[in-house]
Amino acid sequence: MAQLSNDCFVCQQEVIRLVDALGLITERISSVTDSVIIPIEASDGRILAVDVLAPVDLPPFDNSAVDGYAVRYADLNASGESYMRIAARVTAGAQLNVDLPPGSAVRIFTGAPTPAQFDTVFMQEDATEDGENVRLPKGLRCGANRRLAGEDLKRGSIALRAGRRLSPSDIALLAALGRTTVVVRHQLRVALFSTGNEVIPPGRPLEVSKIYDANRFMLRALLERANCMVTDLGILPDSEAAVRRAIVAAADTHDLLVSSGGVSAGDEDHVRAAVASVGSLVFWRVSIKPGRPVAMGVAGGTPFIGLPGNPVAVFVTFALLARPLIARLAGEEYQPPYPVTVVSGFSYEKKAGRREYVRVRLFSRDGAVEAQKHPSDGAGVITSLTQTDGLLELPEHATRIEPGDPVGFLSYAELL
Ligand SMILES: Nc1nc2c(c(=O)[nH]1)N[C@H]1C(S)=C(S)[C@@H](COP(=O)(O)OP(=O)(O)OC[C@H]3O[C@@H](n4cnc5c(N)ncnc54)[C@H](O)[C@@H]3O)O[C@H]1N2
Ligand code: MOO
Repeated sequence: MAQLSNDCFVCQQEVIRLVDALGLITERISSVTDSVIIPIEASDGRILAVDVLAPVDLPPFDNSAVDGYAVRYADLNASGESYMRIAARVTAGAQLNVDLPPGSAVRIFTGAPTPAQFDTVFMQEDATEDGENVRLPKGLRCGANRRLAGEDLKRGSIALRAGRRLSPSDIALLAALGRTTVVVRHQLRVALFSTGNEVIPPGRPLEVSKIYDANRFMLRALLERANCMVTDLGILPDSEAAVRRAIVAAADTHDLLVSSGGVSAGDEDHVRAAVASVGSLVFWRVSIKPGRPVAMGVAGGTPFIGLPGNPVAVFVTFALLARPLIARLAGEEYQPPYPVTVVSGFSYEKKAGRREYVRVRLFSRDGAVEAQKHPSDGAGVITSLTQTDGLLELPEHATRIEPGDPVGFLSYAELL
């Protein structure tokens, strides 16, 4: 389905800030609206299409949080220990339908319903059984170890809001509410291709001046983690016509087109021209490092994002721009991860005006978490990703980082 029109938006000539690129994505992209009902077992990572209301209280009834003895608090001896007759026994899943005389205790187990007015439960470790009686110490507060009906969620309240990307704990909540199915947004269909005359698929003998295609495999995995259905269009040559043909063929049947390579300013970088010839560019070049030449546009009404060729730039631009774009298209309420403050273990200089993402490993030092920069800065060095834990985000205004300075860290796990 088309999300953008091929209007006359004029792509800026200047490099734009990340925040402005994200603003353009929000402004220009709307979500695909179709939804589908699926079993909760298949819902991990899917986007909830409608609010889920709790059809029952959670927990559904007052119950004991421990194995022990339930009592009416008012029956306890306020000045010392209590000695009470064990009048009944109730296990998890059972029901007690007897009248219990004042001053009695009920042997109870975790998850079993607490009888009406039995508002307090002693843990068995604190009690001493004595034949048919139990000795209970003084000092327990009223309501101890009892879980009230609806204390987790009240019947009729919103359990999960539309737009949420479902997680394993959300699935636990759906099941706890008795749901077997859930209404989610349809998965985005994403067409993916690499570009470059030097790029060949792994599995073939490596020829002179060729490299294996790393980006398509990384992007496929990243897209699938973001719950997209990927169509792999393979590797396209450095040819505007070839890229244009692929875009035109895929635009109608996909929600998003993603490529890597061929977006910088060289004579053999044809991707932008191909997009512009069948649609329009929304932005090109963002003041980030790595990833500056990233381009976004619309072709045949379908959004397009052209990531740079260097694999580290692919990773960073996917995390910073493609991921929020996918969220927007998929109707996800997306919150970019908050950087966690750690301590720099190195000195670093950068230009003012651009936002830099530095690959680091974390170490524990003197009770603090210290970030050490990977020795390689190169945006083509794939081991600088595999040997690090995440990215330091250095803001536009920063020009110098010294050892001991507080810095914002984004873990790879959070970014994906
Ligand atoms: N004169 C300029 N040159 C470059 C600029 C610039 O602004 N002016 N920007 C540099 C930056 S920053 C980057 S990033 C790269 C990105 O350029 P492209 O998007 O045009 O990418 P390519 O030139 O096609 O490739 C760059 C690099 O990455 C390798 N590559 C490409 N595809 C793959 C793949 N699928 N798997 C693994 N590696 C891949 C390719 O062989 C190149 O080495 O441009 C700078 N130049
Ligand atoms: O994206 Mo380039 O790789 O910034 O250096």
